[in-house]
Amino acid sequence: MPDATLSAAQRSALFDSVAREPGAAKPDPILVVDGLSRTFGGLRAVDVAHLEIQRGCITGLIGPNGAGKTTLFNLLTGFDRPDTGTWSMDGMPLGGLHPHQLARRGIVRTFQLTKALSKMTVLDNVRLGATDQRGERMLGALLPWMWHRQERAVTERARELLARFALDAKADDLAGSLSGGQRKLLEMARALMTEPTVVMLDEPMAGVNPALTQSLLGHIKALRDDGMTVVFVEHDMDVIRDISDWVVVMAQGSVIAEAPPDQLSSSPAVVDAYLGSHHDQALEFDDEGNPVGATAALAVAIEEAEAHTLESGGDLSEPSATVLADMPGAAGQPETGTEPPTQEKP
Ligand SMILES: Nc1ncnc2c1ncn2[C@@H]1O[C@H](COP(=O)(O)OP(=O)(O)OP(=O)(O)O)[C@@H](O)[C@H]1O
Repeated sequence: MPDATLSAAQRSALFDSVAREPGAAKPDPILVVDGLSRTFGGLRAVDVAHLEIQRGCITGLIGPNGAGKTTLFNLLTGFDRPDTGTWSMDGMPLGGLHPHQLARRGIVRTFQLTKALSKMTVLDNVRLGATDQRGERMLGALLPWMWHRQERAVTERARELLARFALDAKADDLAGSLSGGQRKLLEMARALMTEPTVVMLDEPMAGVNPALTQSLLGHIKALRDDGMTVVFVEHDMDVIRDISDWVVVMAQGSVIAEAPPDQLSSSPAVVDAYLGSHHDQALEFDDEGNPVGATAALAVAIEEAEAHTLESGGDLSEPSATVLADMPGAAGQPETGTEPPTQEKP
């Protein structure tokens, strides 16, 4: 069941004494991960030595494409099996459990690509959350009066959740008729059917119309304000800054940095991770010349690094050799070059 709600001041104070480093101990961790690894062929997709998730807060999980964020989610929620490692919730080991068993213990997740069944009604999709994640109960299935009572309770809860996410007017529509953003809300409603303690959201904002973004952000904050622990994967740094209490950064399978959202820029590892992972990729811009996708994340990382340099009394006339050496498009530059590479938009 959800725990007591923390105020913004309490949440901020909680992290005051937490080290700004990978694997930092938290004052009251709900999830603890140790030695978790997953390899695909020769590729180490996840290799997390130690990670603690603070109870009752929103933890943002960021990292360049292919950093291992979704694979870590898959492992923690029982959708994939690790090669090594353990993880626990409140000291209870969770390894080897299936998704519905984990849901019964209070951990649920949503997916990057929504799993709504388009030929089913919105209401039935939400009702599925109960059977998907709670598991069928043999006794309930055998005794019709118990089954009916359970069905009524499930329908009632599904309707309450649809109202919470302003989807009640669409209860009888087919899920296929919903917009991308509404499908994200539907997924959240479905995940909440089991009254979880920990909610893991994989890119909840991806593909969402800007008009719905604020509403979705509000819903995610509301989960925390109801006492749930939220872990979410996100690429948009504005979203990360807006709603995270703490941020965990992954690159090449490992946690490489942890910090409050406003202190990410002081981590050279973060900037290097974004630059290093994109040095061989084309930069992407929209029609108006604004960076998009990974290029946008890279631009934010560079801006933050520059702001940090200025704040700490440095100047930008001699950019960091590390940054320059890894700069996208810097092919042909000397590895330790001190001349800024010329950036051309495609
Ligand atoms: N089932 C799989 N089989 C083979 N390789 C996989 C599989 N799943 C993930 N990978 C690889 O593992 C690495 C980590 O992938 P993952 O999807 O976890 O990263 P991510 O950080 O979530 O990336 P993105 O931000 O692009 O979603 C990638 O190199 C990916 O290609």
